[in-house]
Amino acid sequence: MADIRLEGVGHSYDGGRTWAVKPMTWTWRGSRAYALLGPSGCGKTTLLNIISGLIIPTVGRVFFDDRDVTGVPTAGRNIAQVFQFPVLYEEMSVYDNLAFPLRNRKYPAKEVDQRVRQVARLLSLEEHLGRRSRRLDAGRQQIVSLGRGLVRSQVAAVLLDEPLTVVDPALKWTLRSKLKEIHRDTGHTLVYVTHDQTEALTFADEVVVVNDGAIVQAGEPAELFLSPAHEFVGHFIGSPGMNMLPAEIVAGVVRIGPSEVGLAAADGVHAGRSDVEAADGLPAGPVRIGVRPEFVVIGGPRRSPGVAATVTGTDRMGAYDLVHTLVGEHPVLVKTEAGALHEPGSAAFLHFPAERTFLFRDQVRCGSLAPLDGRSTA
Ligand SMILES: Nc1ncnc2c1ncn2[C@@H]1O[C@H](COP(=O)(O)OP(=O)(O)OP(=O)(O)O)[C@@H](O)[C@H]1O
Repeated sequence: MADIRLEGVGHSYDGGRTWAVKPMTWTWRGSRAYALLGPSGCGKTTLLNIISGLIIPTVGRVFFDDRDVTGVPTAGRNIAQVFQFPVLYEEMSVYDNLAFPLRNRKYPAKEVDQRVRQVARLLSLEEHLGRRSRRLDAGRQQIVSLGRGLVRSQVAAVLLDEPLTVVDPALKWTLRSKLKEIHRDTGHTLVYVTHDQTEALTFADEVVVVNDGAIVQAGEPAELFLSPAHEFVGHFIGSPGMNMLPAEIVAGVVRIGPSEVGLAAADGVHAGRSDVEAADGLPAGPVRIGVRPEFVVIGGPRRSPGVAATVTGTDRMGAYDLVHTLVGEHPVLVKTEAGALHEPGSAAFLHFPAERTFLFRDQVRCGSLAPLDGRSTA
């Protein structure tokens, strides 16, 4: 299982006018399961094809461990790939389809049989092993394709491009956990492309978020949710995404209009430092506050610090309520327990907990909120 290193790798389909993948340096570490997550058109497939060798990048070098594979075609990279739609020999049995990648690489017959049966068991394909592939429905064919991608134990990496698109939603959950199980068993380096955050967050050790041809943040699912480094991650991860509000830093204090909501702490400044130190390093001026609906505290009576808001409505979601409010003209969503009473038109007061509220400039996180002079913001 190789470390896959991209050094200054970028790709343009139009001779350098625009970049589908902006030049980047990045390492996929051996034996980890990565999800490559981002909206349609952000460059995920291009990045995957650069790793597999289907695309030679316009700039930069690709290394598998210390081997420079930039000019090496896919066949020479020892990669397994699974695409969005089934790629199978339709006239072959499921067994032979699964065995094909192993026989092709001259695995001993005993190992072929052992691996095929192991993968078939994990993917619940045992009863279909003798059937011709074309007799299976599209979802089941895709599971066989998945099996073909996972059957070899010795591969540099397994690359999966939206592999569960054609699979029945109810089966997706099962397959994701199977995939995790197979990954634990084989220790493959997995890169799994998806635009579905649930898929990414439930499957991967590490989620790599891509927007507009660039990696904006990578981390464990909880880290992306709790500590977004970029506004895009705030929006894209979470349901609904992070609230963003324009604010101003004045003499180290974060204000929304006339309301003081906390001190501005530069990133990397943590509890334990004095407020004066915390306020250092973030210049005065406009800033955007980011806070997830899960962490906004909504209360009736005014408490300080915080900001006044007007309730505009409530969505009853069953397990929880989503309260819609306006701070001035800016919408702020608050996730509350089910059944809370917030009448449309009523005045509310919003509190932003210091440790869960972040500050952004030019979309990139520059700091977070710190408590105001010992007064709690939660
Ligand atoms: N063969 C190509 N020729 C020209 N432009 C391309 C080609 N393939 C992709 N692009 C463009 O490059 C950008 C990145 O596309 P890419 O397919 O890598 O994104 P993606 O994140 O995988 O999207 P999707 O989820 O829709 O597949 C897009 O703007 C796309 O239109």
